[in-house]
Amino acid sequence: MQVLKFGGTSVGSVDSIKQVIQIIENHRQNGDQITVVFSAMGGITNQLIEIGRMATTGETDYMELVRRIEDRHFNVIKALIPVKEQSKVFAHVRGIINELEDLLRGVSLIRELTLRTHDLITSFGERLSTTIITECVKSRGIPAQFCDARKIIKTDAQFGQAEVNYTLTNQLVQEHFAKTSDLQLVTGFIGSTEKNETTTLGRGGSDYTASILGAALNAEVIDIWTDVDGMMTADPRKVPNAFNIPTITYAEAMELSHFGAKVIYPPSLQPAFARNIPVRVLNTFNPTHAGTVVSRTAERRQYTITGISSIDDIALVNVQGSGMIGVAGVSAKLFGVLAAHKISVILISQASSEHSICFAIDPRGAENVKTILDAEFATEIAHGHIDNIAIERDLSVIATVGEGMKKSSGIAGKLFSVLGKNGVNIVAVAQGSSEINISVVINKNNLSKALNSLHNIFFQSEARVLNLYLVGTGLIGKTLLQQIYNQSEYLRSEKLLKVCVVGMTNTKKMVLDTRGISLDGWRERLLTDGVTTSLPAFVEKIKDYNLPNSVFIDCTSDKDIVQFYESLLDANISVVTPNKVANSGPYSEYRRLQRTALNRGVKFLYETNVGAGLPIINTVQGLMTAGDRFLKIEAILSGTLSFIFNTFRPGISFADVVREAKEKGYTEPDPRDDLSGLDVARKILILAREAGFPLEPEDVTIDTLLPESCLAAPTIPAFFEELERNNDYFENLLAEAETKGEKLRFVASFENNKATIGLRPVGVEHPFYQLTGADNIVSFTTERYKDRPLVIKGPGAGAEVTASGVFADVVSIGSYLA
Ligand SMILES: NC(=O)c1ccc[n+]([C@@H]2O[C@H](COP(=O)([O-])OP(=O)(O)OC[C@H]3O[C@@H](n4cnc5c(N)ncnc54)[C@H](O)[C@@H]3O)[C@@H](O)[C@H]2O)c1
Ligand SMILES: N[C@@H](CCO)C(=O)O
Ligand code: NA
Repeated sequence: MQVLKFGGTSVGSVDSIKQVIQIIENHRQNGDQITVVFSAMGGITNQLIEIGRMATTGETDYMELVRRIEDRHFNVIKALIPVKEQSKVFAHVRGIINELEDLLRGVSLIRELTLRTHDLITSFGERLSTTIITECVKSRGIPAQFCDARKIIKTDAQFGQAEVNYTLTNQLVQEHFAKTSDLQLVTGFIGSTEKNETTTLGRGGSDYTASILGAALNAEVIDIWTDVDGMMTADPRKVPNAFNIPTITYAEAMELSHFGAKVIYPPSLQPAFARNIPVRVLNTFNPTHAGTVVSRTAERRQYTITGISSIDDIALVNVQGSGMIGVAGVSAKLFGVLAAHKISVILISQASSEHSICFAIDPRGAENVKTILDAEFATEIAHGHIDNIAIERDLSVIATVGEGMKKSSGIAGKLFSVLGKNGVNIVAVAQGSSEINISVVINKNNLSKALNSLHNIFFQSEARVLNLYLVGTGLIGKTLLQQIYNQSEYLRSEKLLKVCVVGMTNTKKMVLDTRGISLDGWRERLLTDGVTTSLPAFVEKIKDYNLPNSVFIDCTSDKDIVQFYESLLDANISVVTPNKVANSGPYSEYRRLQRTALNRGVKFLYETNVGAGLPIINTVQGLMTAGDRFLKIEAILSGTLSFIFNTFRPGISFADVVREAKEKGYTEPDPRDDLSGLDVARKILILAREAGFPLEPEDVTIDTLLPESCLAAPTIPAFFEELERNNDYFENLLAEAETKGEKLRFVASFENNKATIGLRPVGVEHPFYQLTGADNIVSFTTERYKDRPLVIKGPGAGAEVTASGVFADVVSIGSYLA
């Protein structure tokens, strides 16, 4: 025997009932012996409750609602039963509705609705749906019988939530099924007392009916047909990456549904669990999907965690005081009081200091709980044994559930670490000693971020999502987007990293989309969907979204943007940038950003501040971490100036060479920054700071290579004109060096707390002499690299190498967060 149960959505419309009948027919074709339980058509039970309420208050238009209920059922008859058989069925259903109307008339006369009458009113939903479906099935030539569960399920007289008398029920069920071989179509949710008064079985009522029948008939399986593909690893409305759980244990299903996974209500499946009957959760609208099998043991799984669920809104009650330490009975009294007032406790946590106990409850009852406890513990509070009873609101609880967590270490570590890295503060924690559930209480505004980052980390075969916000779609920004686009498949398959650009802005337009902006059409997207850029609004949105694993990328040379870095880091958003402004201002600001990132456990990365993609900053940081000490730094740090002095020859215009450098993407957005030495000054300053020296910008001495008139040029075109005008000056510099067999190099050095930069002629024996193209070179002399310095050399400017350095920083954050 197999017991099938169809819920409210499965029998909610003509089309879905067709599906249901198809499923029943398939079973019959397979020769399966089945029994089918039905819920009321979706929404009907709530309407019946409303009708009952209206009748008691004397509102007469409840009849209007009754008509609507009748219409809905009549429409099914019209659509699914052959015309010549319809009148008989209409009459039958009309009879049931008449009975309901009589009952409501009585209620409206005496203006009183007892729980008993309430149960009787709500029983009509299942009675109507099952009656009609039985007729539909019969009209297809299947020998079937309507079975009113009130004849076989016997309960006590606790109306609204009746207790089943199993001995009597099992006997009646078995007798009933022994008498007939017709297919039985059974009303869910309802039963009756020994005096034949109608009762209902409470929450999950129809599942309960199926489970009672399954247990009594020793069914091989119970199928709960609903409108989703079984249970999922998380609520898909909150976690888009959630996926189906093929098998789950009773205990896991119980824990998950306690914390809000509402697909099934496991307590109602208890009779099936007790007899070890597997329960399948299947989708009426996708019947070939295997759904979820709930049973005593689940198959071995790939993941240690089975699912994550949450209760979105809870309040935490904290009872605290020195008088609680070592005093037996405080918690007994506390929970005794709560039980006496029927207050359901969602979670309890007590630290072993015994100084405080906290527990989570439904926030709607929080004030009431405080009043009750203040009264009950008035003496303890008056004597100072208990300080106070405090309520904390706007909290959520997340439960991470899985049998695989038992005796397996590292799960809690992973859980806390991922929440920590995403800046999710944990207010309270509870783990049952069954070890299949770790629950954490967090602030409600972090719920989505916490759920998604936990899901991401525990369901490992799925790629970790990195959410990027890009400011600046100029040369470096656009090259970066192209590189991300080209590399995304590799990152996903080889690094389990899904890089998702969720926001971008240039000076004119900005776009934000938490689902991600497609990178093969980002320009069009900015044009069509973009709104006028406002950096403060962009940053606010980023904080608002509060997405896990967020990275802000500044690909501008803007001075104003850096003011946002600190608040972003503070909001647990990592920052990556090739922009040197933040790190080359006052030392105190540089330090503050470093500290904020450190305190928040997020990253502030800027490898491309010096030498573009060359691993210079990382090398300095590595040496510092390992305890080396810097004695001297000598370097060529400008790709632009390298290129210029490697290209400039007598006979060609100096200004043209600068233009070429700009076209090749080596220069700063404003090339005056390169030629004035500002760019190099910033770089040596940053290097010295990284090497542990608290230098200020004014500590860098710049011997400028430009004549005064060039330096004073008010605009970029004017600057180029001045360069043209001063061509002789540059030719002379070159000629002077060449007569001595030297080359011109713009060198930065740092030694004895002093940084200087300037144009230096270097001879053939000097290591910088051989430099070509736009190469950079840095030479570090340290305690450990004293006899021969550590040297890094290579292209130090250009779009591809710079974007690639930014990209590497971004990806390293992905690995860190994973
Ligand atoms: N070119 C290189 O080789 C190289 C190497 C290392 C570092 N960098 C650094 O990379 C950064 C970007 O350089 P680039 O060559 O791409 O410059 P770019 O001028 O081509 O691009 C910068 C873009 O940022 C935009 N922008 C400026 N302020 C903005 C704001 N407030 N909001 C939104 N958008 C804004 C500009 O409109 C421009 O499109 C600079 O800080 C530069 O110093 C460049
Ligand atoms: N304009 C810079 C780019 C690298 O920071 C240079 O020429 O070196
Ligand atoms: Na670098």
